[in-house]
Amino acid sequence: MDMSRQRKRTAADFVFKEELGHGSYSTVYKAVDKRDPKRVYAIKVCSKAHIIKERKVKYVTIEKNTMNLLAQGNHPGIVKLYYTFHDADNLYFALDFASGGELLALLHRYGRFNDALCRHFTAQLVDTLEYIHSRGVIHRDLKPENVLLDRDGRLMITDFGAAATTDKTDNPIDDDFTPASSFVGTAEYVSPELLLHNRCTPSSDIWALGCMIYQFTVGSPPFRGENELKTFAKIVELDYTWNPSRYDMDKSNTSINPMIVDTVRRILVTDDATRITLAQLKLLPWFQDLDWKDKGKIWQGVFTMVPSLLDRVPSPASQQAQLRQGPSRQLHVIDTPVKNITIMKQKTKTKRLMAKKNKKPTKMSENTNSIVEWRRKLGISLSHESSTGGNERTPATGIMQSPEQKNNAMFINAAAQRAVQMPLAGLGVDTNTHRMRPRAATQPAPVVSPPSLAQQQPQVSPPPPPPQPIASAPPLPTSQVQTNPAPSPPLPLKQDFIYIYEIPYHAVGPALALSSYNKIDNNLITEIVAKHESVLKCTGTRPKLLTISEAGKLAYSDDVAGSNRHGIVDVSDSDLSMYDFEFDEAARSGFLILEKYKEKIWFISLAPSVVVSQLCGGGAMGGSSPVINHSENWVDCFFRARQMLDDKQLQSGVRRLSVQDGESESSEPGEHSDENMYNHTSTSFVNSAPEPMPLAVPEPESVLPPSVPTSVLPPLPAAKNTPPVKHTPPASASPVKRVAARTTTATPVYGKSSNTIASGKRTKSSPMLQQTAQQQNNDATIASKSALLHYLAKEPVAAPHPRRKTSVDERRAHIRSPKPARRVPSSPLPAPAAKNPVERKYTPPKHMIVTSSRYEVLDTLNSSNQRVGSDHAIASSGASAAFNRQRQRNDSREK
Ligand SMILES: Nc1ncnc2c1ncn2[C@@H]1O[C@H](COP(=O)(O)OP(=O)(O)OP(=O)(O)O)[C@@H](O)[C@H]1O
Repeated sequence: MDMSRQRKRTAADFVFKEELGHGSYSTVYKAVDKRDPKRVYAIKVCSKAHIIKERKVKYVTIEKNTMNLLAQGNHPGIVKLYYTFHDADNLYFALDFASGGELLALLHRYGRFNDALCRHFTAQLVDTLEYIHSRGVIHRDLKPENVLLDRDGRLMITDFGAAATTDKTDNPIDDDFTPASSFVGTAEYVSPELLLHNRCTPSSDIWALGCMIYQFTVGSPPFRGENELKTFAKIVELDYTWNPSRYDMDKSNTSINPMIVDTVRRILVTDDATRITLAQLKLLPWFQDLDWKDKGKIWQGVFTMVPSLLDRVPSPASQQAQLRQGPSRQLHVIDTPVKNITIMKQKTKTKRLMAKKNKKPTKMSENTNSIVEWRRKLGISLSHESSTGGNERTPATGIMQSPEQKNNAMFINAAAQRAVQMPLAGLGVDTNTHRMRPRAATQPAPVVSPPSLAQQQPQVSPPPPPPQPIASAPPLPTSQVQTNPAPSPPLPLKQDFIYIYEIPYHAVGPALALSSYNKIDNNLITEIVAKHESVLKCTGTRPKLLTISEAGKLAYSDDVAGSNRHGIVDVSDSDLSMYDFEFDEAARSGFLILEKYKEKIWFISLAPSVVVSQLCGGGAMGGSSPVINHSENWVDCFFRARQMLDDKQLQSGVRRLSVQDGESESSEPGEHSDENMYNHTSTSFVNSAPEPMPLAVPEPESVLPPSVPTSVLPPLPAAKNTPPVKHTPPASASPVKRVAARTTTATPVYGKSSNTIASGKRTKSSPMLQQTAQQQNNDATIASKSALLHYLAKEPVAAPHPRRKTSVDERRAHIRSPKPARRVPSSPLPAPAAKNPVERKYTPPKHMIVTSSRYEVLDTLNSSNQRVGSDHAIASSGASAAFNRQRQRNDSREK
């Protein structure tokens, strides 16, 4: 046995050539197999750091698993996955090279397809969909962009990143999958059942097929509004027209085959239960001449077709000639060494104009917000317990809560309940003298955390080590985070004396009632302060020692020695919002507000320096100060902690993420009827697939790649603004010599598939090897899935709203009041109450940050109420992003 053939494939085995395109998380390169230059692949390169940062792990995993599953049938209509491998930086998927380019490009070139071409492509799509569905897979994002063409012009469906299985109980694609749990797809092709019932079935793919048939005939999809919401409205209202003026490109042919109209009409049925099935579709008059069993005919490539078919293309003769030549991509010189290729090709003016005209539909995977908003506007119930994949919507907002979030909320709720039930105490040691008067039952008293209640408070964080003074606090190098995973207790990042005042939401009456949650703004803060002024004013309170640790825990201790610690909140909690209201650390004045979504608000103010020095120097601490890291603001420190956690997670995710070397499983000829069917057809599609290499047994260390140095990680911008990442080919891929490369033909000549008997011998690895590889493959998948889950757990269900275009700075500018910032006196208390507290407005915050979850709530509520006013809280897209911006600002200030 040739041992070299068993070695796992690596990027070094391929010569990476030009870029074929790039998607949201990958760049695809043409690549030639060094062992056999006749084998040409399209290799999809996904940067590990990027897919983790952009939370695409799930889609990559689903895509790989689905393609593995579908490759087994060797169906010509599927882009086949041959190998997956990885190195420290990237994942690699070696795929069928679709040299004919995208179907959408062909459609744009010709404006629309004639009846014969339309029918031919439809037949190939029907055949492929039948196969996909027979394997229990729903594509969920079918559209012309996701259909490629091989060298002969046969369709190949690709992009299975949104796929789902019809069988929830035995899901080889995605453990986490719930058929109706997620919004995926592209607005123009999304089905009414997904919009109306959050349900996706195989019939949803048929809906998309109907949209495509219409598009083949007319040139543009049937449902396209000015924005996604209008597109959705058109879809559920079945608002489309066959008006010829929309598609009559050259005025030469305005008639549409009524059989196409009839076919589309039977597909575009709102109720998926009565929508036509694929089996019924095949019996329609439009296909009456077609023998569905004649796979050879169905799978004839359009570039090799009989002239009669091409003659009927409704385009000028020159274009017909062009079509006969095949796609222009085939005419390009393709053997250019990679170093000579300009990777980011600038679009020419004409191309830009064309691109504008042929607007590509936007993918809306993850972009659920428009659907949520659309449903809300239409008054469609949001609370489908069964359709939210176990997620529940919070009653006030309709925003989904994952079970984990719900559990957290319940835990915090319980803590809040306990806190409310505690006897009310005053601030600090002198609880008797400062005990607040009991409140009416309808307006329970705010809870102040006195030392006497210390033991009753839920302990969130373990006691930290003795504080280690930090002279100055430059951001810790990330390497320290990743190279020091030892279980030593996290270091405190900052520690200082504060006064803390804690208000559970439901404890303060109408102003903070959950029903008026959307009113959180300066007025509300003013109101709270006015209401609790007496407590906030209390100067007899003994300060607490507040600590934020590297692990992101915010905790205070009642005694200045730092023992007896009470957890407040975790800064990585996506439900935590931080408001910096007039908080001037240098002057030790004002107060910082933290809010746990719908649970509590904490007012934190700094103890005056004189108090601190008394505490530290005046004997309480025996002269040694537990105060550390004077030079960094609390707010900055929060963000730094959060950033460190993000970085840590990213690092661990990158370390854990891998795809196993190996290739798609291949089945024995005859095992699967489809395969037999296709292998014995007269067409050459079986030969169009390169021969897979035998399954390699992955080396143990390949399961987990070595840790990735921080330098490979991209900067951490807000997801929304992240430009598509460019994945450069691996350095190991040496450029091919021009002379040598010329020996490769422009259109690849493929070997036979391993499933076909070419020379009487079958190249196949032993079942044992396959099993081992498969097992390790599964392990790797599980590892990457747990990484995925880890990240997705924190992902807000609703994605950034499409209308959110302004930067956080712009938004801050927008909310900034014309009034000059009011400085709070240097005491832990706000200024004495004015006679009319309502008039005493606080200036908008300097560093007000609202986490993305809060943003979604506010954004949804504000937009639905049409009340986007200057005094509404404006959010950033996340604390990390805010931190980065803040850091950039600091950097530029320093410069
Ligand atoms: N097998 C292939 N053969 C030839 N070209 C390909 C192949 N796969 C992808 N491409 C090209 O590379 C581009 C990027 O493909 P990729 O699958 O990464 O992203 P996408 O599906 O377009 O985007 P996204 O994954 O964000 O939906 C495609 O638009 C296509 O032009």
